[in-house]
Amino acid sequence: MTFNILKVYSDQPQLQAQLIEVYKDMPQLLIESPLCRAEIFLQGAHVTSFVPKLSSTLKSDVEHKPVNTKSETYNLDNELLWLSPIAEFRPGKAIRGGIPICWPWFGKHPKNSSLPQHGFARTSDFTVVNIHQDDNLAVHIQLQLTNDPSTQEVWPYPFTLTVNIVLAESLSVSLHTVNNSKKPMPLTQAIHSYFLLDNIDDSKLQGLEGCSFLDQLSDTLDTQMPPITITQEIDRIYHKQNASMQLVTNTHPATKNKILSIHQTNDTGTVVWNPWIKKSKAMSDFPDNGYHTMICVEAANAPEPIKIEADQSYQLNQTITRMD
Ligand SMILES: O=P(O)(O)OC[C@H]1O[C@@H](O)[C@H](O)[C@@H](O)[C@@H]1O
Repeated sequence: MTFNILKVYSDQPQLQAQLIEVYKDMPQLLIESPLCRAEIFLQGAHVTSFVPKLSSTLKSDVEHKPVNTKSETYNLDNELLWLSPIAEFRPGKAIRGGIPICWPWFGKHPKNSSLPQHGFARTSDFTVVNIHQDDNLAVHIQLQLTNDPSTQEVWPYPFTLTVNIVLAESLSVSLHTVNNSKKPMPLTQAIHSYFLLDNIDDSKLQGLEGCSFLDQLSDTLDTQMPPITITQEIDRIYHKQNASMQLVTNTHPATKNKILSIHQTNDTGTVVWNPWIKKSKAMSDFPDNGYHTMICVEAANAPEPIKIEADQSYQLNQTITRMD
């Protein structure tokens, strides 16, 4: 095993079923607290399920079920994240759905296209350095990745990447990077969240109106006028800092809206991605009709790199909250 738990929570009885399970050879943290239930793979510090305990009794007819569905005490219809029903859980393969982490580069490597898309963090094993519950019952999890000879070959910087995950009524994911080298470190990165929708035709993303964006499909710049609705493939990077958005699904007047607030800090861009029909079919771990119930809204520092000076750090955050 490539992970250790340095501090566990056995003295915290409010946490009901926290342990490390191994799912298809991949260590996974299952956390159940009075506020929520979550599943996190140590590979990639990858959250694959987040179910807040809501007072709302709203039902949806989504198909997605978390990987580990032992819990009877949570309404799994309240899942916030999309996970591909045909995702592959194989060491070294990025899991399709949930919240992959793109680090230390977003998209293609700037100089060497043979290196893995979206960097190596999402397929690397993280170490659990701390799990604790605070007085408000939020569970704080710190997972860490540091440089080793294999990272040094493709990324010539000593670093400490800590993924801070806070599980409460909201889900918060932060990427905290320390540049332990003696030279400035350029970095592009993203918290690549896949959100579960009832129906893409009935959904909109608000909060990026008036922003310019890079259309990655045509490599052109444009400006967003109305809220974003999706009727075809979309792959854009919106230029906005500290974006605050609302993802509204079930917009039909006869139904009750489901509203997610997405709040980001230290982002310089927000990526919005939906592969639509042709690209869904081309991906082996993505169902043909998967595009219909998902959208990625990603807190990013991309396409322009940020620069972290020697011995300095940087933290990118995305927090998601069900509002209705
Ligand atoms: O298939 P991957 O490597 O997980 O990437 C999925 C998508 O991730 C998005 O962030 C990119 O903007 C898209 O261009 C890309 O297709």
